[in-house]
Amino acid sequence: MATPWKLADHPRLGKGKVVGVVVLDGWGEAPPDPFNCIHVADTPTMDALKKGAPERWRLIKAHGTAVGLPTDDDMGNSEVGHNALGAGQIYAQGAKLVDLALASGKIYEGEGFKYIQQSFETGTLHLIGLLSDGGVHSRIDQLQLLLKGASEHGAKRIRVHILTDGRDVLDGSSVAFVETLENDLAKLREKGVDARVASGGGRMYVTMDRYENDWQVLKRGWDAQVLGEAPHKFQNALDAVKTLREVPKANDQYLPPFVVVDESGKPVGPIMDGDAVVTFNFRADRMVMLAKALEYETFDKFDRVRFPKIRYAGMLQYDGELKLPSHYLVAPPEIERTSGEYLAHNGIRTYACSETVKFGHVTFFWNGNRSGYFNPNLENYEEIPSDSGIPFNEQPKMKAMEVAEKAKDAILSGKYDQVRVNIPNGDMVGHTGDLEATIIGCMAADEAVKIILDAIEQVGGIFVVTADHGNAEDMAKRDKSRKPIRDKNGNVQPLTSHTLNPVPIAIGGPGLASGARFRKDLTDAGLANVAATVMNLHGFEAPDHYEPTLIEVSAAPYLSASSADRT
Ligand SMILES: O=C(O)[C@@H](CO)OP(=O)(O)O
Ligand SMILES: [Mn+2]
Ligand SMILES: [Mn+2]
Repeated sequence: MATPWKLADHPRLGKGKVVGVVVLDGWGEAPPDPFNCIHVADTPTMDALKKGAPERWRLIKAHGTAVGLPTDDDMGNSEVGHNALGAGQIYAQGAKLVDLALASGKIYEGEGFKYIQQSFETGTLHLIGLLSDGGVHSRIDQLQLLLKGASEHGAKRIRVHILTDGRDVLDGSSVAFVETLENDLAKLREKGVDARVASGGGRMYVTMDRYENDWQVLKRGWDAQVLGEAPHKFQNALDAVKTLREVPKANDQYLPPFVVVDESGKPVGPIMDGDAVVTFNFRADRMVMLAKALEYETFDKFDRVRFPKIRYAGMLQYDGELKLPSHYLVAPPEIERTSGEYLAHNGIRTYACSETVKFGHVTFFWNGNRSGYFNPNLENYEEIPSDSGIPFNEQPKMKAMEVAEKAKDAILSGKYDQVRVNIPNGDMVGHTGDLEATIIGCMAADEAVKIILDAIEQVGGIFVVTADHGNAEDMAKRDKSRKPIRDKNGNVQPLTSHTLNPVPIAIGGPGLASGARFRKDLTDAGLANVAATVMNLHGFEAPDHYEPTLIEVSAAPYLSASSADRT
């Protein structure tokens, strides 16, 4: 049956108001504390939303099973967060689907594995991906199972190309992850499989760029992984990571590229004709560029020098619209009937904007990992170029003002019904672990919100301000009693990762019906409840299969309702 796209009218909420949707990336809620940069920063706009209208501000879950991750110990991330915000439904996400496929062994029966398996007899199997247990892009336990399973299914020569993390996990943890991997590879060698690490580098400097911000990042990876060329050469990966970390200010996220060479200085694992390659990250955004370089015959983003004839499969298919890569080991979640698609079918004109590093978040992730427009006549997506080649603590204000100004213009233009942005600072600067810079970033994000809310005020519109997961609200590694852990010099180890914290959501604006407020019954609500809420604010009922709306509309204005509640 064809999808019935027409949405019913909301019985109490009218149409025609501009709805501003602001996603503050990495902006969670945590108790006040010197390591809570959002608390320390001067954020009058966000503070006013919290204090000013208690029935129009609440917290929602942004991690774990509420966003389709395997367990409630999994921190939130942008992919699952924006998927949930845009889709209004909770899908078992990549991490979980890979777990299931590995546990059942189905991964080895699928088309993707059978395809790469054809290279095992004469070629090498290369595994490229992020080496940590962060669970945002990849997980080392999945790599371990895949190594074992691939060797049991015929792989005789395996080369692993590692990307060190320090972003989803603590900086410095790369050494222990490499040790674990080396132990596993040694065990495989005992069983007669020629298995080694062939190259490596830090994720933010080598390979894992996104949204085409900086192709040089990909080139560094390509040179090491495919050509076997890098400025640093070592005889094993553990030496590599230990030595490269000795350089002052070295950081797992930014380790320079290295290749592993034999006694004669020859690289042990460049990617050659006839080989198989698997990118073992399940998350899409930071693998799409590599997938293009490995798969596209015609390619002009950097000089590949050599384009090996390989059989390539992604852990998942990373882009459903581009069908990229064409082979994959696990089918991705089919995120369908997203709010963007519904609203386009119901005539809502949408403008979406962020800077490059988060552009795909409010477009591609929001639309269920789908690139492009649903209806180009109704949608306009605009990207502000991000600074490239610098860590964001050097420019912590990022392009927050530029994004806000674009949103303001779009709101005032009268051309759009929904204006949606992602403001990246809390997250991107939070990942650097630099507290001072993160505080500046949070203030910039708050100012950006003000610009957008002022524009909404001017046109009599409605706003929704929320976030995709926590980050900047907790910047310290803590012990079980939540006390920051100090090293022998008394320094607190910075927490660069996301968190398990809930995020705020606030609604308001002159266009919001006076009786609209958050319901009290949905205490466990999460990001997936936002899509139905936004549909309501556009004057529509949400489809039945969506997670329920967060709001209710009482006949009496909510302020008097709230005073009634108190009596
Ligand atoms: O930078 C990224 O890739 C992740 C952290 O690994 O952050 P986010 O989910 O906020 O994009
Ligand atoms: Mn994010
Ligand atoms: Mn992040």
